[in-house]
Amino acid sequence: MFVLGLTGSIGMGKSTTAAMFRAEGIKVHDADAVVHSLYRGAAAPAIEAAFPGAMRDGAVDRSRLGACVFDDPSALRRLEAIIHPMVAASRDVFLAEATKSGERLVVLDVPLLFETGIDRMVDAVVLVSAPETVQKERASARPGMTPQRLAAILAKQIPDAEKRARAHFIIDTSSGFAAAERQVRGILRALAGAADKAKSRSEI
Ligand SMILES: CC(C)(COP(=O)(O)OP(=O)(O)OC[C@H]1O[C@@H](n2cnc3c(N)ncnc32)[C@H](O)[C@@H]1O)[C@@H](O)C(=O)NCCC(=O)NCCS
Ligand SMILES: Nc1ncnc2c1ncn2[C@@H]1O[C@H](COP(=O)(O)OP(=O)(O)OP(=O)(O)O)[C@@H](O)[C@H]1O
Repeated sequence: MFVLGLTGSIGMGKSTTAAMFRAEGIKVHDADAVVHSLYRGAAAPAIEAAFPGAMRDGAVDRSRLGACVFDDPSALRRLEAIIHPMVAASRDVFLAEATKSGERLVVLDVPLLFETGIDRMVDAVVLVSAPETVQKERASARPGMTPQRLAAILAKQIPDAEKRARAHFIIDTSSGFAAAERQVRGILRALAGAADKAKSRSEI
């Protein structure tokens, strides 16, 4: 099974691109979606203990939690220490099930793929990217985003230029949805042969 990592910094269009892989029939493990569901269940007690005030109505309130961690590096590290192992466990289950069901290629959608070293565990990396002006415009449109918050988040992510240098494929999302869909299909065509030959991913 060929394991394709999908990543991109804030506002680059990663979630939209992941949906395009899904539309092509590819199974996608979405790290953000796993985090969100953990916050509604399994991770809630640990978050409540570590970040009092980050809960609302029994579930983690992400905007409150974001306010606790994005300006405080040690708090973010404590949050990552709780959440990342749980996401890794979910990814292991996904990969085991996909191997069992005979998938030839799967996608791991991981916002912090390079930052967490997961790029070393996948067969190839697709970076979703756009010019900085487009990224900033999109990210600033997110509810609750301020220039200070955006600067703090960007400072925690590897610069896009370095990600570009390390990725195997780059999807530019600044030329519209149809252009990105064409790039997704192009990557899948390019990898069709490789997917047949890919080694077993049992070591992930
Ligand atoms: C702090 C949280 C609750 C804020 O949630 P919210 O829905 O408001 O924002 P979202 O998750 O979309 O993040 C906004 C941007 O910040 C970036 N970001 C998120 N977590 C981190 C992090 N640990 N380090 C650097 N950048 C991060 C994302 O890549 C994204 O581009 C959330 O980001 C979170 O739980 N982060 C810790 C878990 C984590 O590392 N997730 C990344 C994937 S495993
Ligand atoms: N190919 C594209 N063409 C035009 N607009 C796009 C394209 N891809 C994404 N966008 C737009 O960019 C914005 C951000 O997209 P998306 O939510 O997919 O980004 P993301 O990288 O997952 O963001 P974040 O890290 O902030 O959660 C959305 O408004 C989306 O419609």
